[in-house]
Amino acid sequence: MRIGVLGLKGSYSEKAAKQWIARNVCGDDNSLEHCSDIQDVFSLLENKKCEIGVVPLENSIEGSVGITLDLLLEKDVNIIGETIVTIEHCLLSRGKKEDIRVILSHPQGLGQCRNFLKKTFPLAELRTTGSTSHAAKLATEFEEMAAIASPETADVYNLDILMPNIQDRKHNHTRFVVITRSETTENMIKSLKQADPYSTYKTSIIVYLDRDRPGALYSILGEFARNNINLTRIESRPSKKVLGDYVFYIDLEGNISDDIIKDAIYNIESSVGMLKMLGSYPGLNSCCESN
Ligand SMILES: O=C(O)C(=O)C[C@]1(C(=O)O)C=C[C@@H](O)C=C1
Repeated sequence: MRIGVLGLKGSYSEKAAKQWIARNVCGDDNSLEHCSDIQDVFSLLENKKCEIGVVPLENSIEGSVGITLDLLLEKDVNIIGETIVTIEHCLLSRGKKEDIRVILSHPQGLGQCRNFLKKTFPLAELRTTGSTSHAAKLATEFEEMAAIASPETADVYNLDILMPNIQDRKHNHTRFVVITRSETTENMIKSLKQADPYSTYKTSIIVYLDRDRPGALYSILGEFARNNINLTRIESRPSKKVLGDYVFYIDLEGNISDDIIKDAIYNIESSVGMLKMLGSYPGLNSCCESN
């Protein structure tokens, strides 16, 4: 199976993909297709150059990865799994700490270390890269450059770890989702290892109200509350139509094959402008349950 992942060797997305594959994919005939940015992972899927993609969705410090949310809405994909990676950002360089003038990382990496950077390198130029591993690769070129990336990338790119664990919060976790083209989802799920019979399922949907009216969101949330369905995440994201117009990303506990979930989503769908079903998949309950 070909798996599209963000970043080069050593990226956190690569780590997430390896974690998920080990637990869920049968056989060992798998290859990672490294992509320079998140859009490329979705493009690889769309062009049938890979069977699944692994992309970052949200981080415990910096919040959601906007481009992933947007592409989950725009592209014809389903979510078939998720995995959580513990993030341990390090400052990597060939040079000395006192000589660092430019610091590179993925926007999430820079954001998760915002206070550290302000305090320790107030004059450094910050540059964004497509992934933390790309930052590490670029940092090999100049001694005054440093990258914010995983400790593993220090070995991959022969960089020194100038400072370990630099993120602004000790506990730092990123949730990744595993995506497939929608027409292959059913077969892909059948090809996976049998899910843990005790695992709780999660269902992810995207809802667009199309016309705002008092109580509109309340009526959606009420449908879940009345049926005792627990929401694990709800997030608004600009619809990109007009300022103040939003789509809502909702994760809930349960499987669409459960009648209660199916009926609730059916009732909501009849009262909103758009409802996109992203998928039902074995869910992870907390950052301590990474797989
Ligand atoms: O750049 C990487 O290594 C990634 O996998 C991307 C990413 C992200 O987009 O959130 C993943 C984990 C961290 O939060 C930092 C960067």
